[in-house]
Amino acid sequence: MAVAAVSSAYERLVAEFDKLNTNQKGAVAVAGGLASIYLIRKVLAPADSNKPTTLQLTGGSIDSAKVKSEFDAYADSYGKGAGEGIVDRSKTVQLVDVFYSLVTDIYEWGWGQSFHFSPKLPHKDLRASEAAHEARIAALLRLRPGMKALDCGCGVGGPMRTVAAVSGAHVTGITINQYQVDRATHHNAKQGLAPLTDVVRGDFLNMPFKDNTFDGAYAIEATCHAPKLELVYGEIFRVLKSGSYFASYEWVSTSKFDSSNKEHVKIIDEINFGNGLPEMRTWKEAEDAGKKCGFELVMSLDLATASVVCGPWDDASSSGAAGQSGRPDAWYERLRMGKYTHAINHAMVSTVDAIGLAPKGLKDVHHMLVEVAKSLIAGGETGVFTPMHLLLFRKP
Ligand SMILES: C=C(CC[C@@H](C)[C@H]1CC[C@H]2C3=CC[C@H]4[C@H](C)[C@@H](O)CC[C@]4(C)[C@H]3CC[C@]12C)C(C)C
Ligand SMILES: C[S@@+](CC[C@H](N)C(=O)[O-])C[C@H]1O[C@@H](n2cnc3c(N)ncnc32)[C@H](O)[C@@H]1O
Repeated sequence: MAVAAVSSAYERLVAEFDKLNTNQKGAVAVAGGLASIYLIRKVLAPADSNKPTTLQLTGGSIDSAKVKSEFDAYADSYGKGAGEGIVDRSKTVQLVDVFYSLVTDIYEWGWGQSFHFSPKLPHKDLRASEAAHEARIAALLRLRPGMKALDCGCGVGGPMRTVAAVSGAHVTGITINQYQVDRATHHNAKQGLAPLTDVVRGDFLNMPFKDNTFDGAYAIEATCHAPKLELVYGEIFRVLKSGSYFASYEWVSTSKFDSSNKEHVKIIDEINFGNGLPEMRTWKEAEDAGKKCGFELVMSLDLATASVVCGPWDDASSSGAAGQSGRPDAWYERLRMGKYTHAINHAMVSTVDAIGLAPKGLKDVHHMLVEVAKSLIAGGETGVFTPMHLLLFRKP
């Protein structure tokens, strides 16, 4: 039945192709060839050989037979009521560990080794803008060779490699997920940064480091996973030497967020679910949490709206083609531009899942990411959410 349907569709396609003139045939052949090269590279061997291919997508530290049931349990841990987030907050750390086993390969495959957003700098490409966003941290912390820095929630280590490389300081990364420890350690060695880096598995709410160990600490889009911000900020305060700095790019709701607006609440609920967050804090709650732990607040700035450079894309002069805010430098533009790629990716993941070449359930994980991309864009376009509220604290 299926074979008959495919062969009749194929015959119809060949008949249509025959009706084209020579130029049109040439154009179709070139487009078909390019599409095939794209698919073959993505499925079998991407240009960046450090990336997993579609056939290499795994469930991280989770046994492939358990990916579907772990994903279902993850999804069930979120309340259905507005603004509920993770119902049993005592399970947050364990759920976040599961979340990163499920998404780490897909993130590396479809995004890269830095699991964060960045404002796009004028006349710089995405990679250069991403590196600059990471290097800013090294500058804010005043890192120098011989110093020891902590990367709190280090992922697979994209930022730690930039921070170590630009500053010459030694960076220790901590992540709750063993699969990420293995990936980060592998990338560090491959990129020649093993001598300046270390990666440990641990809970940033209870870190395996002595008091007053580090000359600087940072967290890039990571402390949002803590069940309470004070718990992670308090630990960072403990392990920092006095006089040193802690910088964080925080995921928070902005002053535009209105908790009585159902659309705003829906956007934030979806962002929480698709990103393993227990709840969303306001930027003011984040500032206050740091002060409560004993930090001095040195700087508090939403980098999504505080661009230093004002280009010709100011709201007033823009056609709006680059999103509601009209700024092609907005952090969510990379997601918005990628929406067709996401659809192609979904077809590929669904195919390998269906034919048993990827863990069953990976397509559900990918579907969650396709959906959360839309919610993040909505969060950015409405301005109710930012993934880059910079908080710079100093331990007195
Ligand atoms: C800080 C966090 C993660 C931030 C981002 C790195 C990720 C947030 C959403 C992710 C993605 C969404 C869509 C995916 C797409 C459907 C898939 O085909 C390829 C990967 C995506 C682009 C993926 C990549 C990473 C994100 C942008 C959170 C967790 C606190
Ligand atoms: C979105 S990723 C960001 C990774 C990295 N900062 C980057 O920008 O590439 C969030 C990171 O926080 C880590 N994380 C979340 N909760 C944690 C916890 N309780 N203890 C340690 N790490 C945690 C995750 O394992 C993940 O590595």
